[in-house]
Amino acid sequence: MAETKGPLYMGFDLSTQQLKGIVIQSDLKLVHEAKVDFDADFGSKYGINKGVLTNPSENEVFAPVALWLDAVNLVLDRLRDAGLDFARVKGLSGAGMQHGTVFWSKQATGLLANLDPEKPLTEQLHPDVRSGQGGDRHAGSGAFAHPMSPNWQDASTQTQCDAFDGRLGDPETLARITGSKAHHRFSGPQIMRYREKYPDHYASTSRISLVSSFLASIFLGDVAPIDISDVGGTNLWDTHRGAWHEDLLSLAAGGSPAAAADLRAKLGAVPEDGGATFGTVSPYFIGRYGFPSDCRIIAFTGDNPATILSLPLRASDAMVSLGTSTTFLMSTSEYKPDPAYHFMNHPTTAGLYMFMLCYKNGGLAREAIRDQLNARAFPLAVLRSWKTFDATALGTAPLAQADPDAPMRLGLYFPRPEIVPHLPAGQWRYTYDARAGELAPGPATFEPRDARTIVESQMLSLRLRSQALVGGGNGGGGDNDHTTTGSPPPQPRRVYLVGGGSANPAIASICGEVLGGTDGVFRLEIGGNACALGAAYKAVWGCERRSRAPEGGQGQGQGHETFEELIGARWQAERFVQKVADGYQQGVYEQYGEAVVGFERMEKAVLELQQRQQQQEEEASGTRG
Ligand SMILES: Nc1ncnc2c1ncn2[C@@H]1O[C@H](COP(=O)(O)OP(=O)(O)O)[C@@H](O)[C@H]1O
Ligand SMILES: O=C(CO)[C@@H](O)[C@H](O)COP(=O)(O)O
Repeated sequence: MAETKGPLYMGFDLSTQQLKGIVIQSDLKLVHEAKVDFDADFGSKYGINKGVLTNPSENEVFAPVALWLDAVNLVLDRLRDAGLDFARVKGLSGAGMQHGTVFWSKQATGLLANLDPEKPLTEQLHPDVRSGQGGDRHAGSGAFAHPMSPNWQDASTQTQCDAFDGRLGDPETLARITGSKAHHRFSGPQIMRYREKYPDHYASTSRISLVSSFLASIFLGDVAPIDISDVGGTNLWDTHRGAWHEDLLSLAAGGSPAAAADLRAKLGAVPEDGGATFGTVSPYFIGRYGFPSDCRIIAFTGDNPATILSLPLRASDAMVSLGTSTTFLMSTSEYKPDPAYHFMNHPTTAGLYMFMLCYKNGGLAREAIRDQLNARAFPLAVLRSWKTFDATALGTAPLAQADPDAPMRLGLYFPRPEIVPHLPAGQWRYTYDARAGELAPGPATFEPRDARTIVESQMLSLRLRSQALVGGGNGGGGDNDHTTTGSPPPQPRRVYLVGGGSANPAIASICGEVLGGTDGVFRLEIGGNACALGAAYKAVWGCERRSRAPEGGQGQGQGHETFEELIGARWQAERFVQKVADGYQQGVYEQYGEAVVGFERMEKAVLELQQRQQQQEEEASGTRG
């Protein structure tokens, strides 16, 4: 039962396709939730599709910042309509999709501090909104030197990434120092390209926020600092030194020490404490919605860091976030960076890190197969139901094998260019005979269709790339020869599913078969809102944690009760999570271990094919020239 008195805490999640807001009590019980769906609510105003605008000729993907301002007003309106008493909200935090940047103009701080509660945010902060279609959609106005935020799906920065990877010698060194090799979507290469493409906009940019610190800034009424975990998605932060990396700043800023200093000032200082209070809520929200004047703004973080805060993860647990992107997340004390994946500071706890794998082709790639299956089964209707997809996935045997010795069916499904493996958009189908060790391309189509294969493909990639951390490898012997010891092979203890796709029972079942999980596969009761929930927990922790030492002087929250202590004591596993599928199944897990070997070979084969095609095209254009 919701209480009628006592403090409430809010958490927001500003992701690719939605802004979600949730409200909880001190005891972590959910009171309200609301969301704004960007396409459904603002699609025609901004001309967006799945939350973004694109410029395919330059591989650009970006989103209008004004859309998010409209969404902030609308999500709060919806929470008010749902009965939220804003006067009880004592603290709020939030999360933003990672890597995206917002470029504030020189007027920004004045405008943010003097908002009129009678008027919507967009009218005051971005008065000159242009739709996706008309006018110069890249002209700045009001608080923004540039009205678009590069999206994490953007792939326009190959030249800048080459420069970043080369700057410290090689991708391995960049990964060791910043937690990741250079990636198209990371803020450093993106800022570099922005400066080169829009030098006037860059010159008139006073501050640069990440999506998370942008949202915090709106609630604070001032430009808020970038978060200690989210900063790991920039390729500009030296993780061990806990400081901006001067040489990388200089690269992004254009060379001179003065330019690097200017970029450092634009980005601002990064507080070490993820539970820091940045101040109290802006008068705009007090006047318009009735927030109390002592409502505290706690550091906002990235959507993936916030997601790992939605439950007390143990070192051997893994999370799979099935949002627009697919991510695999673990909390670990080991810092083992590698160009294939990402390490970032843990959002609340010094000495811990977040390990992450990220795929662009997650939810939207599965939707494309769902739509093909629906169109085939119901040619006269446009259906968004997952029924046919699920029935096909569950009606197909693991790896589509008629018997354990038959060839395995494997595929790659990339409607957008992928991050790992680094491949352009495309679809590839193979068969792999594990007994003979033979991999063969084709056929052109699979029958039954690809529902199981796409989910297996995504899960096999997670298993392949997480095995060094999880400790499990292919089931085919060596260290994994558990058959002689009788104990299950190394694998996660629990796999937690979150994000929109976590509602899908077929995906959960295949996930357990491929990734295992000695305890099974679990889902948060509000798994679709895990990220916003993690942010709300952060608000509770930031506001209610007890001090262990006098304020000041401590590092990442070290002078306080830790996040794990406070949330762990209030967490009720039996109320908040449910088991949705079996994990480790002897025989099946080992069979997928064989498939991992074929899967890795398939990726290599496709990469080589791609390189050969590229070479031939270059030679052909050289001959023509
Ligand atoms: N029942 C379902 N089965 C499979 N996928 C689903 C289901 N419901 C929602 N989704 C997927 O969830 C995605 C949105 O997830 P969400 O975590 O809300 O996204 P984001 O935070 O990236 O905006 C959609 O792209 C959709 O493919
Ligand atoms: O780029 C990444 C992580 O590196 C993505 O995970 C984004 O953070 C967007 O996430 P969703 O919209 O799928 O939540």
